[in-house]
Amino acid sequence: MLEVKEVSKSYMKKWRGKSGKDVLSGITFTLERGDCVGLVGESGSGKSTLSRLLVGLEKVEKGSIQIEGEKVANWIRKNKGKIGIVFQDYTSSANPRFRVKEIIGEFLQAFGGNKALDEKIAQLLETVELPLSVAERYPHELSGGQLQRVCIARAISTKPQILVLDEAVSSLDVSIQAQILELLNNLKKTMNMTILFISHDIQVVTHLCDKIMFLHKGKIVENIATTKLKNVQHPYAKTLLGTVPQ
Ligand SMILES: Nc1ncnc2c1ncn2[C@@H]1O[C@H](COP(=O)(O)OP(=O)(O)OP(=O)(O)O)[C@@H](O)[C@H]1O
Repeated sequence: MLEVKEVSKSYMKKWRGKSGKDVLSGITFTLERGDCVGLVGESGSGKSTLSRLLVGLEKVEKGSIQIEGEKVANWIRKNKGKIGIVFQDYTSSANPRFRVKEIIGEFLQAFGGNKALDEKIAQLLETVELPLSVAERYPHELSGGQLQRVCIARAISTKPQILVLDEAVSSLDVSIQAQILELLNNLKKTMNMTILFISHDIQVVTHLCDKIMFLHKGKIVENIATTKLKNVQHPYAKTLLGTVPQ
């Protein structure tokens, strides 16, 4: 469904005859419908850059990204709301002047009109296991975990075929992380979305994903089923796995 071929990215322009180092280099992988794949890598390895390229927030300059055989930018134009993203920073992802019902309704209104809006919002709140009463609240009246649930509700409101979660649980404390992972696990089973779950935390990734890609210095150095993790070959992947308790 999603095919990434030889994608490289550099932010630096040529300076004094030398071009900048690539942040991403020769990234190649495919995601099939219903796949839940983790992308794990240390800070600065290029994870967010890749997520921005995938959802069309940055232009692909080298290599190609195609969804269902079409260039990603064209596919997104034709399939509005069918690719979603949840960021780590839920506070800046939600407009502080909007009530929860307006935050969740934002994409629904933009891509699907006003029909039965309140009903749909109520359903989404139920899906992300929040009480109806939060609909009238503002972001500052919610806990971090509750606000991230609201951001997830907004991201799934248009029933995306592809959902990118970029460090979506990283700012939450461990018990709330576990609750959100459980929620994502349920959504994965019920919504048949293709999920790319990006994190620096290998333990969190193994909990949710069926396959894991290891990103190291802008390159994918391993792409392996979660059940076969003990067969990883690359030293970076081995080191990372060594940090996980048995
Ligand atoms: N808009 C930009 N302009 C210039 N350099 C950038 C830009 N965005 C990212 N970079 C650089 O690209 C590299 C990769 O950044 P990126 O945010 O993709 O990494 P990451 O793996 O998501 O890191 P983290 O886990 O810390 O968020 C970093 O060296 C960063 O400084």
